[in-house]
Amino acid sequence: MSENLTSVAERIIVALDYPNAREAEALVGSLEGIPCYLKVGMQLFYSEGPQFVAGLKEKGYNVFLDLKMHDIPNTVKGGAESITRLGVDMFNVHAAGGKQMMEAAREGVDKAWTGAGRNGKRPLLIAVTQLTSTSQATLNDEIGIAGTVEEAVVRYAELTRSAGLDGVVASALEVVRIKEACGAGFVTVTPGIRPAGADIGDQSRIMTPSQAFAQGTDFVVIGRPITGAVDPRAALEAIVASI
Ligand SMILES: O=C(O)c1cc(=O)[nH]c(=O)n1[C@@H]1O[C@H](COP(=O)(O)O)[C@@H](O)[C@H]1O
Repeated sequence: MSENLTSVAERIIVALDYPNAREAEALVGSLEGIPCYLKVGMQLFYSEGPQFVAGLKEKGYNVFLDLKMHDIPNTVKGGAESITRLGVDMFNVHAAGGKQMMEAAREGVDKAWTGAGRNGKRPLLIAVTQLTSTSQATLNDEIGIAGTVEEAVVRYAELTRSAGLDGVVASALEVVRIKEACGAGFVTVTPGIRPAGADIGDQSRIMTPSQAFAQGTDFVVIGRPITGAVDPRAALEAIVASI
């Protein structure tokens, strides 16, 4: 893979939303040699646990552990300590837990981080703003938050930044406003990515991979357009080539 394509692949986070290690490992095997980031979420972590994460780290992958913690500060601090000890490269909490909760997560990272195993880098700690499945109508009529989705996302992003976290999860539609409000160095991780013509499924705020990177996002998260493809490797390669 050329240097250019490698640097694109490193910013694509493939979501391993599988029920067990066997299926997830089959997908990882099919992507061998492509330096993408891998995301372990609730489904896989709750069934296979830290051992699966350790296996990905042994293979040299960057790992995003997506457990979206949202609890009282003391509990989240403890969770962040445990996650940091797993040696993952990125993990997340919900910004809706508030500033004190996010600061507690930060403290948990600082307490547990030893500097070992990650080339001296702390894990990126990011906060989910509004889920990419949330539409304008859902936000206003069901959840009961007034204003536009973009306003709510930027408010959460500013809160996240003030708590000392590294960045947010949002849709690519909000990246420009987030970077304006929080600075170019504030990391954006954007799911809700759909190549043109792909099934939208339960996502609501979507963009194509190339549109998302054109907005200036740092990472895109892509699951089903790759994992649900007949040939996942070809699907990922086509996405990399499209950017
Ligand atoms: O935190 C996340 O990763 C996340 C946040 C969000 O707002 N929306 C969202 O889709 N995700 C995750 O990103 C992945 C998207 O998967 P696909 O919709 O299959 O591409 C899933 O694993 C979700 O859990």
